[in-house]
Amino acid sequence: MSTPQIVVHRDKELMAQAAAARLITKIVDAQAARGSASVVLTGGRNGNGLLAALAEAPARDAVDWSRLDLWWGDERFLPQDDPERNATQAREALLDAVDLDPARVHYMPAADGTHDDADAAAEAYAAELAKAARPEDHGPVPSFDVLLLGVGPDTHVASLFPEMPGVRETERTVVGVHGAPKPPPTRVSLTLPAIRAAREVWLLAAGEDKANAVALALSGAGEIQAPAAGAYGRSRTLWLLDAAAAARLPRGLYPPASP
Ligand SMILES: O=C(O)[C@H](O)[C@@H](O)[C@H](O)[C@H](O)COP(=O)(O)O
Repeated sequence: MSTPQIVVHRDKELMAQAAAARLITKIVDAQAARGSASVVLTGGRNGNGLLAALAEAPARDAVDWSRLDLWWGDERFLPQDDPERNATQAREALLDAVDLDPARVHYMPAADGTHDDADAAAEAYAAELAKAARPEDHGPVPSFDVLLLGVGPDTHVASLFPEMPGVRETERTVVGVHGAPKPPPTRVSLTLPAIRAAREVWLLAAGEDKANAVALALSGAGEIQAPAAGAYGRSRTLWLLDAAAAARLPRGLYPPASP
């Protein structure tokens, strides 16, 4: 478990641009060291904001997009190409504009009849992750280089909501989610054990409606009550915030250079 590091940016636009720059560097470094890189994407405004900023960044051409594996932390269980699917939104924000290898883009299954329900879809995704894991990895998922997570106002991450069965899962790597408080109610999500297989976990939160959630998750709350508190990477856990989301953090928790 890595101790969270906190970086606070002036506003959400700067946060997205700085996170995009950071991600470009991380991918380039991983590709230089290991030949390829793997990133887990998240849904929501902040995750998509980062992807849109990345699409605008001139340094994006430093990435070899054909040697990047993309996975998803969660998905809304809706038909293929539904505008509310996280995958559709990621494609619009960035993926359609770069030269990815389709075999390396690991979409979570859609509600298109191939899988009976979200639980079957979760099982299929768990099998795909297990197939990609290598013996040196820490369990049945690959050691993702960076796993991105948006933080909800209730401290949810991916589709793991406070007190619900998903956040209590200790064995399976992917679960079907039913009755989610954030629409749509049916989703597929990585679990905390799968999230914690990542080398680095980056949590993104912007806006005053996130201030309580950020303060709660970083002040020692348990992961069942505050799922974001249980999201950490093996070598690094990074909270990327704007000033509004950081407003209720105890001042001693982040560096003096921050606003
Ligand atoms: O499917 C989703 O909606 C998510 O993946 C979800 O976990 C999201 O990341 C948070 O709710 C934060 O969303 P915002 O960045 O829009 O606040």
